[in-house]
Amino acid sequence: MEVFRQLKSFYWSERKYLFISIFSLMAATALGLVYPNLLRYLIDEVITKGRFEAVPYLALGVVGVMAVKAGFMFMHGASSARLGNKTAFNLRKALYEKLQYYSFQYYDQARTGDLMSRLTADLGAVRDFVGFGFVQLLNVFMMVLFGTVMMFTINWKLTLLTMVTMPFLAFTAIRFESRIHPAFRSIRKSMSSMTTSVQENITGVRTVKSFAREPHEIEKFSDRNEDYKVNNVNTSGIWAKYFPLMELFANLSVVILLGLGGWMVIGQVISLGELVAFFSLIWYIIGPMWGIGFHINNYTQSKASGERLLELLHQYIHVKNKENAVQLKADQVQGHVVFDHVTFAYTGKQPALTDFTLDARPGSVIGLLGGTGSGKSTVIQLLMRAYNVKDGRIMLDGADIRDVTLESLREQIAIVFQETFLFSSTIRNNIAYGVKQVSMDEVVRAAKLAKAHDFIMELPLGYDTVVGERGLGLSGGQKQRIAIARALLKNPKILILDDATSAVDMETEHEIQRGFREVMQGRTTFVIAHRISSLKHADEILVLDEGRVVQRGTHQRLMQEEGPYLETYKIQFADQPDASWDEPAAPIGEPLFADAGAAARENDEAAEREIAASAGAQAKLRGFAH
Ligand SMILES: Nc1ncnc2c1ncn2[C@@H]1O[C@H](COP(=O)(O)OP(=O)(O)OP(=O)(O)O)[C@@H](O)[C@H]1O
Repeated sequence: MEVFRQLKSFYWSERKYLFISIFSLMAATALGLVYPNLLRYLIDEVITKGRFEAVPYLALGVVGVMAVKAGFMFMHGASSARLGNKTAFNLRKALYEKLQYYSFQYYDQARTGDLMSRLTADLGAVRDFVGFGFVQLLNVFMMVLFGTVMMFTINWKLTLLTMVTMPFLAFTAIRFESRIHPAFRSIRKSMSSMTTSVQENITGVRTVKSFAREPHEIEKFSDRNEDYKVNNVNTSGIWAKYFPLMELFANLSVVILLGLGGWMVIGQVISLGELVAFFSLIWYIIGPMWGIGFHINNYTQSKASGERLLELLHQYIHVKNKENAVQLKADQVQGHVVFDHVTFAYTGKQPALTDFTLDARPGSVIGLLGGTGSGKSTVIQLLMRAYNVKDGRIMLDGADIRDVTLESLREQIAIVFQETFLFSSTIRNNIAYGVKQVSMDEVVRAAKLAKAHDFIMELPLGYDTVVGERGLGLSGGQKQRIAIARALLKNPKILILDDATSAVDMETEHEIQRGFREVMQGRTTFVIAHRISSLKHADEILVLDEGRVVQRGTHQRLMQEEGPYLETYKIQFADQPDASWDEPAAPIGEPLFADAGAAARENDEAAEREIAASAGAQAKLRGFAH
């Protein structure tokens, strides 16, 4: 019951339904006792004494009692359903809210299928027990109690003798409970592993099909399906072993009653009517005793489910607001970002970032370059406080970001991720996602800046087109442009572009960059890119390798020193058969962040020519520089 004590806050507010349900079920149960008494009266007072004229009145009495009992059963059903569903509603709400605030650290490990199974099957089991199971379990005890008391009033000796097998029955039921509980826990686990498999398969259906891995997926699912089956069969085995035993003990008491009771009637110790009433009462007790297995099963299942829900509810949230956290005021934020000797490692891993230091003045553009896994995205994750920094600190306008409320910090930041996530909603809603009140004009303006407007207008329903789950139905570049529009619309103090234009073609990238330039003036911008052309006008470019800054400076400076930046430049440059790979030969637009990088740009051409000459690729360079 400890589990349900911990879940009390979810159902206690609805206790009036609980009490109505208990009261009405008890009343109905008590009315059930009228029937054996009527039988006794019918035999001893009416039939034996030949007063047959009373039979119709007795029959009417039974109908009346049954009608009232039906009324109480209706009240029990209705209030239990309300109680169960209100509890489920409260729990679902709390769990969903909790899911919103779990830290990235939690989601790094979480399995969607498992979460879904907790939110559906486990929640359903708790709902059924709180709504019906509990009251019915209580009713079982009441029926046994009422029935026994009534039997005692008829003949205490016969009652004691009839009840002699009941302790064995109770003992078997308790043994049964202790075996069946772990079995149900295993069933729940294998169920969630099976749903995880289904969910992953549906999400990754394209990958599965493109690698023709359907047979492998079927086999993987079969294993889990098998595991689920085995767990269910084992549970049925426990059930099959204990249930007949319980039935045997229950039936033994009937045999004892008939034998001893019959003998007592012959010896005129009790009347025939009393034996018939006794017989009816013993079934009144045995009925719920048989059901006790079901109720215990129901209880243990919901207890296992309740534990799994509590595990979610008690999950530690790593990143949360401190007490007295400062609320950033949007109109006062400058966007001055400082990383002060930050070292960070993901749980159980080598540091992803080591002694990282950076001073990004308001309105400046910072470029991050580095190979896969070098720590670029980690810099961004830490800035948005997806994870807490323990070694070193990150400051925004002089305040440690751990002292600032998460909401106000993230309101100042807009990120365009490498992978675009779109919700199954209209394009308009997807663009307006990060902003509360927004007009259609603003949405269209952002879409135009992100070069998304034209292709959106070509869709049959334009901005009202509903995109499929995860944006299916749109190309990678189109999705990225919608994500860019979403970020632009937010108009943040800090803009982060995490390989944001990797999926669009060069020309579109260039146009989008012009859009950024227009919108992002005065905003601090972080650009992660693999193409040097996307970063070259940044105020400072940091080159990362295995979490360490190995080079830093402007494009112009970095081009003049030996190192990975120059190497990358050469590789990117040498790989291109056509000079137009990077930016159009004829400058169709200004470079990105022209204002911020204006000083650096002046000498670009000369530096690039020098390098290209040394690489023996002058012809290609003509298109690269502008
Ligand atoms: N959520 C995570 N949990 C554990 N380790 C992670 C996580 N995210 C990144 N890492 C690890 O941290 C290191 C740096 O990763 P990061 O994503 O910052 O690299 P990156 O430079 O952005 O790479 P890419 O260009 O491929 O996106 C890698 O070794 C990576 O495996």
